[in-house]
Amino acid sequence: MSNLLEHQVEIIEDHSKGNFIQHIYPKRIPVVLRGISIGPCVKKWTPDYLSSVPGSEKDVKIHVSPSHQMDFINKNFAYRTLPFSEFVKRAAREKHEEYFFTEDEKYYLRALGDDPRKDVADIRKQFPALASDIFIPEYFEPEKFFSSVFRISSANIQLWTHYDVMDNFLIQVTGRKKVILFSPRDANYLYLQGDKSEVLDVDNPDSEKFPEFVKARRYCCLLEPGDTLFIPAMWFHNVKSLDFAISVNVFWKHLEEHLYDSKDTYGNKDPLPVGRAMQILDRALKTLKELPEEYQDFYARMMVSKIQTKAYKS
Ligand SMILES: O=C(O)CCC(=O)C(=O)O
Ligand SMILES: [Fe+2]
Repeated sequence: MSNLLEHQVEIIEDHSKGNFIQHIYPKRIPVVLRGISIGPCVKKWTPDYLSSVPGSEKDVKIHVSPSHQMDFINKNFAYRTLPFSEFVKRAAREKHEEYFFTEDEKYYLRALGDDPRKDVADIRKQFPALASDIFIPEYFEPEKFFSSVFRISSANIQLWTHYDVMDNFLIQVTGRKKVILFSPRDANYLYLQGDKSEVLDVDNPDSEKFPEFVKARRYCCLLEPGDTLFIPAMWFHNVKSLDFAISVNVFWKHLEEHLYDSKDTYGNKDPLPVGRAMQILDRALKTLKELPEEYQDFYARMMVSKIQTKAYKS
């Protein structure tokens, strides 16, 4: 059975900065901004063009997967390195003469910083010859900018459901993507392992293994070239490219600077107070273990109820 509740993500035709800031952003719900001028990239970024621009001989680290559904639990994909130009050519084709595993393997690039442990991805730094082709909506203060990430994928590859901790514009440049989102409030139904959901097949979930999943409300949209999807921080997203697809996503900081982990280069490390709160919770749980199980159970329920009353937003 698929999810009981399904919503279409609203498509906003009045994509002006004023409307976004005043009426859309404060709601913190995903929307598709349609009709923004995102620049010449929509027409210009063909596989031939991308694989011939200066700098395209540079190596990139990519995910390679024989399956159309990447599985982080059973690791059915591998990291490999190819020159950007060769990667683009392969990702644009469905069958390959040269391949790592199978002739119809799929490719996925999530661009990284020059030194991924220290630097964030920034299309202006890693792909300077391409950066001026894309106009990033200036709907947030420039000092709040965190990263801009090139994402290039083969047709028919699906990335697992996950959340990020920054606000995000996912700009669709070429090809189409189907995006399914879930609210942070439905996190309990998503069978999380850290920032990722164990439910890989969101269209056909295994109802014996994941009985609660149907309770999560599914928000859907189909991104077309030129669309920009606003993904608020902590909203889960599952992205499937229907065609060879090029996107750029821009993360920016919604919270005050000091709340973010300064070692986070991906935009997916929980804000610093979360780490501290989790440590305290672990200590509280360990302390409860001084009691017999029956008491642990009773007092744990009291603690859950206290968390619900004091910390849940109504
Ligand atoms: O478009 C994709 O492939 C994934 C996008 C994503 O995860 C993001 O923008 O945070
Ligand atoms: Fe993401």
